[in-house]
Amino acid sequence: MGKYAQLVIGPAGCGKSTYCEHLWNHCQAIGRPIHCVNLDPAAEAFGYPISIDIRDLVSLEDVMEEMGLGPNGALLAAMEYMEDHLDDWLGEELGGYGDEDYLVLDCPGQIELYSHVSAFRSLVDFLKADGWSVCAVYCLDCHFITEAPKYIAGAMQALAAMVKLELPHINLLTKMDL
Ligand SMILES: Nc1nc2c(ncn2[C@@H]2O[C@H](COP(=O)(O)OP(=O)(O)OP(=O)(O)O)[C@@H](O)[C@H]2O)c(=O)[nH]1
Repeated sequence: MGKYAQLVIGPAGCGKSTYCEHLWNHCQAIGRPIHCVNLDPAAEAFGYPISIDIRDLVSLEDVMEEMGLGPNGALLAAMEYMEDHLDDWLGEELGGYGDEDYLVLDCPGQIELYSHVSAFRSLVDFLKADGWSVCAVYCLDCHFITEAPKYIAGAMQALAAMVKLELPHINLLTKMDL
């Protein structure tokens, strides 16, 4: 089989966690082992069980307090902290996982993380070196296809992530029911 992982990325509120929840329910229904990883230190509640949680490593509140930063600066600092602890935190957390395990990584909604900050590229390189086959699922709210300028903006942000992460990449339009 092998070890497979999806990196679920995209702008804030586009439906990443909802997608992860549906995927988790689907895998439960078909009896496939699935493990959800929360990589958002500001996340609060989830509709699925979390196997690995970045909040055990770093919390947004602590970073804001200790470094005197606002929420966005603190999120970027927290991601840099994660980048510095991939080996000793994620490496250790992933120690028990192996063949037939499927990871779904639910990521924060700050799109600069996927276009010009190095943390997620380092994360991807770390997972690949650890034997995981990784793909990116870029969630984009379907309001991005309602007008040409928005469509170009959405396509460009997805393309920036594709170029930065260099992963097999799937763009997923969410909220199609709306
Ligand atoms: N109607 C509808 N609402 C959706 C769909 N997907 C997500 N939502 C709603 O959109 C809101 C944001 O969804 P989340 O899954 O929390 O989005 P997210 O990308 O994880 O958000 P952040 O982690 O804050 O970036 C929630 O209120 C969801 O219920 C969908 O397919 N249809």
